[in-house]
Amino acid sequence: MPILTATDLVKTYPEEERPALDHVNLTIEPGEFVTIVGPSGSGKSTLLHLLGGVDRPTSGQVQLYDTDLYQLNETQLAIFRRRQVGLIYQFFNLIPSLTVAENITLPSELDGKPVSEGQLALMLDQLGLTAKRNALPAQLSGGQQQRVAIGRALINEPAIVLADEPTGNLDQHNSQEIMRLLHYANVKQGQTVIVITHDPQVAAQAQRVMTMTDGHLTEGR
Ligand SMILES: Nc1ncnc2c1ncn2[C@@H]1O[C@H](COP(=O)(O)OP(=O)(O)OP(=O)(O)O)[C@@H](O)[C@H]1O
Repeated sequence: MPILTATDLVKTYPEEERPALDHVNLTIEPGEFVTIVGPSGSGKSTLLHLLGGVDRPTSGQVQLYDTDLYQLNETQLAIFRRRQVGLIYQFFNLIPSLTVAENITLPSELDGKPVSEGQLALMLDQLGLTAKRNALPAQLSGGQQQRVAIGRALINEPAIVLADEPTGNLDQHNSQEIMRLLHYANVKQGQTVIVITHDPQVAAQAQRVMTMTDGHLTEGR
């Protein structure tokens, strides 16, 4: 059974003439590692947001297993996002006044599921951030900040991990490290990972590549 199914997904933003997504259909099996490539403005981020319950489509459906996301009310959708989806962005989106450890554990705390010290220590170790646990984001390099964002996305063990240009702001060495962490989540933890990227090297590391062009999604590159 697919983990994620998008059916006839259309998104037209207010004031925009053409739909950003034009009848997109997509099926993703549990444990897949998928990259989405395509020109700027083709609708990649819009698709990722709709797959993650971040925005609502104009029409069409997104299902996670048998939950129809957009039949949920706002409160149910917020709970769904916190528990099932790990989101990673190009510009990290960390909270500047919180430490590394606090940024990582915040989503779980908000969900009323405190993270144990052992769980946090293991995550910090995997991220190579043990020595930085009390540092603030401004005291970290870009690569370290993105590792914190990955920790925050993964600590809840979400079923799906959605990353929008996670290496877009990083050099090659740091990009490789971020991809290693995403592959680890995929292979070792069985999480389904979808990554938007402009980087051909990143795209080449996925089992499956899809291309977005003018709101249409096609298999392959
Ligand atoms: N909040 C919004 N309001 C209005 N139009 C939007 C909004 N977000 C995106 N768009 C428009 O929808 C289209 C698709 O945008 P989207 O950000 O999904 O593309 P993308 O492929 O992710 O681009 P990039 O690679 O530059 O991030 C574009 O024409 C964009 O201008």
